[in-house]
This record gives sequence, structure tokens and C-alpha cells, in this order.
Amino acid sequence: MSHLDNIPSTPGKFKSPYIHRLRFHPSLSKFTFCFFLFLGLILYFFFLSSPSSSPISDPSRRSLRTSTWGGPAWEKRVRSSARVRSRNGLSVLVTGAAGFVGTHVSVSLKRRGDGVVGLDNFNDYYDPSLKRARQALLDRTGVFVVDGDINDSALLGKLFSVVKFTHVMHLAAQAGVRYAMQNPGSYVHSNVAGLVSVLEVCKSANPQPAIVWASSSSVYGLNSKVPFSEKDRTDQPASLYAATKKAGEEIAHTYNHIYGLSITGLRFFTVYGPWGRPDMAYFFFTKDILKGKSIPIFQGPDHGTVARDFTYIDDIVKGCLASLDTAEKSTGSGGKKKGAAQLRVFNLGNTSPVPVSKLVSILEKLLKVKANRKMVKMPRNGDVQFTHANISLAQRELGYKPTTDLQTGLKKFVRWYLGYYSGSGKKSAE
Ligand SMILES: O=C(O)[C@H]1O[C@H](OP(=O)(O)OP(=O)(O)OC[C@H]2O[C@@H](n3ccc(=O)[nH]c3=O)[C@H](O)[C@@H]2O)[C@H](O)[C@@H](O)[C@@H]1O
Repeated sequence: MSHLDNIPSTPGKFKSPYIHRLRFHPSLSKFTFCFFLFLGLILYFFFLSSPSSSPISDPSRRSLRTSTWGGPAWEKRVRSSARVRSRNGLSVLVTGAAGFVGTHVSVSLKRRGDGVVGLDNFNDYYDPSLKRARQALLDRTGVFVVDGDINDSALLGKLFSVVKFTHVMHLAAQAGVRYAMQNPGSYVHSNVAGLVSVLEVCKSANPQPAIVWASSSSVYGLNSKVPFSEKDRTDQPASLYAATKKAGEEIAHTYNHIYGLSITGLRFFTVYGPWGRPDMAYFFFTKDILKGKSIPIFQGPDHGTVARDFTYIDDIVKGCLASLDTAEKSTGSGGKKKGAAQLRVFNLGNTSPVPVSKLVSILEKLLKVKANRKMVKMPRNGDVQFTHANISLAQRELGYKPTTDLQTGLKKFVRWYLGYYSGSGKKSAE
């Protein structure tokens, strides 16, 4: 038994012979005390200065891994990736470039001749190997994705000193509605602090870029009037995720008002498609149907249908590019506002909600496997019963017109999924 096991919970009742020895040697006792005090101080300052000091107490630090950036070779890659190859092309910094929407948007911009630099922290919210595979795809297209965090102001400052970005497509975020109950800190870290960090560098840039960023249909929260219009209230979010996106919209207003930043927020409605996110229902339903596992299909009160306005990725990309193309210039420079600037919010949905049970039926047909359905009461963890976008504003201002129905979009997704996960024989959809 170690002598530490003898320490009582009530001080003053200690009867160990060891303490008697200490009493008989006051100088030794003093020395021991000073030694432990010194050791304690060293440990305290060490942990205080270490960037990875508290991975357990602050789970949001998951994404704050140290990254390597800078140096002449790195700057050359950034410059080359940012080179504009078409007349009147844009020079765009895409945050979250190795994410689902980020990858598709980056490829489309690059293909039409815009300059694109990506930024992504490659965190492990879902399988990072999928993000690396998207990065490889981007690399082949000529888009360099910088490995770094949006909260790293020094890195953002450096990027803006190397390239005069005309636009920022800010898609980096902590996504997912239900995960917010497991890791709330990561939502505040990415969707609130991260957004502010991006807006800070944009406001100080000279010239200031125009910003387009990803908000979410989830800001409509518990609203029951459908379809959801941009004019509707957004003050009753059902999840912390939704609350951080709503906070983002208010923060955008502030930076527009004080600094003259041109800002457009896009409320995406359940985006799906090839290279999608494995945490989303259509993706893990596909995996689990193929494995013969049961599929939990949520039901509202009184067996009410749960439905989503599923929106295909190509339609979303068109909406993103149209937002960039119609964004007016920011009016400020070097942190000073020179006049009123554009501030917009658009719904980007499909205007055609589909019940989740119908989504499963489509997958069954495409996969030629019967799903093992399990109807369950919708858990109280952030989900809302239905979403439905009114897109008339986006139609009018952006020329946005979604053209892909769920059946057609899922067919493309399933083709990609089967090719991706069985193609190389190495990957697994875990
Ligand atoms: O529209 C949006 O803004 C949001 O869309 C999705 O959120 P969600 O619509 O909840 O997408 P999924 O998690 O893929 O769920 C799709 C549907 O399946 C249902 N579901 C989900 C999981 C499950 O086990 N069973 C089930 O029936 C959900 O209730 C929902 O109706 C994204 O995950 C969010 O990041 C995004 O912001």
C-alpha cells in the first residue's frame, strides 16, 4: 500500500509514522514543500502555454491542431491556386473547401476560370479520409487547400497578404443538428468564434472582399407556417446548431453595419449528393441498408410525417456561384466604413418536401435491397418535423431555379457511393 492511501478525508486525523518523521525533520519538510510548490508552478505554466493542453475539458479544440503553413514554396502554391484565368474572374478564398459543399463550389469556380484558394482544418467530425480524398480531387483540379483553422488569425492575415481576394466563400462550420448535444463547444468554436475571425480579417483587408456564407434552414426552428420565407421569424431555434447559425446572421448584420462589408447568407435546405457528409441520414441509411442494419425513421407526434426539402448539390452550387456573381463590393477599407453595403439572406431549397420514409423507399429501389425499417419517435435532440423553402427571392435576385428531384439526385449519389466505397477495395464507410 502506498503512503498516499493513508491520507484521510478529514485533515488533522493523520496518524502515519511518515508524518512523524517529517515532524522530526523540519528542514526536510520545508524542502519537500518548496519542491512540490516549484513543480506545481512549472506544470501550471506548461499547461497554460501548451496549445493542446486541455483536449478533454474543451472538446472544441479537436480542430485546433497545429498546422504548417508559410514559406516561399507554400506562398507560391497559394498564388498559383489564386490565379484568375478568365476575364473578370473572381479571386475566392473558400473556407471549408474539403467539406461537401466546399469541394463542389471550389471545383465549379476553378473550372470556369476563377482563382480559388481553399482552407480546411480536416477535423475528425466524420471520417477525415473522405476529406483527404476530396482534397486530392481539388488538387487535380488545380485548387490548393491550405491545412489550417479559421480561428487562426495569423494564418488568415497571411493569406490576405499573399492574395487580394475579391470574395470569400465561407463554408467552414460545425454542421449537424443532433451532434450539438454531444459537443456544444465545437459549434461555438466554429460557427461563432470562427465566423468572427473570418469577418475580422475581411474587415481589415484592403480592399475588403465581399462575403457569401452558409447559414441554414434550421434557423426557422419551430415555425409552423410553410413554406419558410426569409421574412419569417427566426427566433425559436430547436438546436444549438440552429442557434449558432442564427447568431451568425446577427453577427453578419453587425459587420455590415459597422465596417461596410458586403455579406450574403445562404440558408441551405438539407443538401445531398455525391461526396456528401456521412453524418447525414441519406448517407448512413445507404450504408446501413447495404449492411442489413435497421433504419430508424423518425416520426412526429401522433405518427406525424417527418419531411425535408432535400436539395441536390448541383442546384446549391448554382445558387452559391450566383450569390458570388451578384454580390456588390464591400464599401469599407482598412477597417473603416465608407458607405452602406449590401446585406442579403436567401433560402436555397428545392421547394418540394419529401417524407423521410419516401427517401428510404427510393434508396431501397436504387440499391435493390429491402430496408429494415424501424419507426421511432423523433428524439428531442434538435430535429424539426419538416422544412420547406420559399425560393422566390433567390429566384428573383439570383436566377436560382433548382432542377433535380430527389429520385434523380439520389441515383447520382448511389452511383458515386458504390463506386467510391467498393471501387478501390480499401475504403470503408465507417
Ligand atoms: O437544412 C439544414 O440546414 C440542415 O440540413 C441537415 O440537417 P437535417 O435536415 O436534419 O438532415 P439529416 O440529419 O440528414 O436528416 C434528414 C431527415 O432524416 C431524419 N432522420 C435522421 C436520422 C435518423 O436516424 N432518422 C431520421 O429519420 C431527420 O429527422 C430529418 O428529417 C444538415 O445535417 C445540417 O447540417 C443542415 O444545416
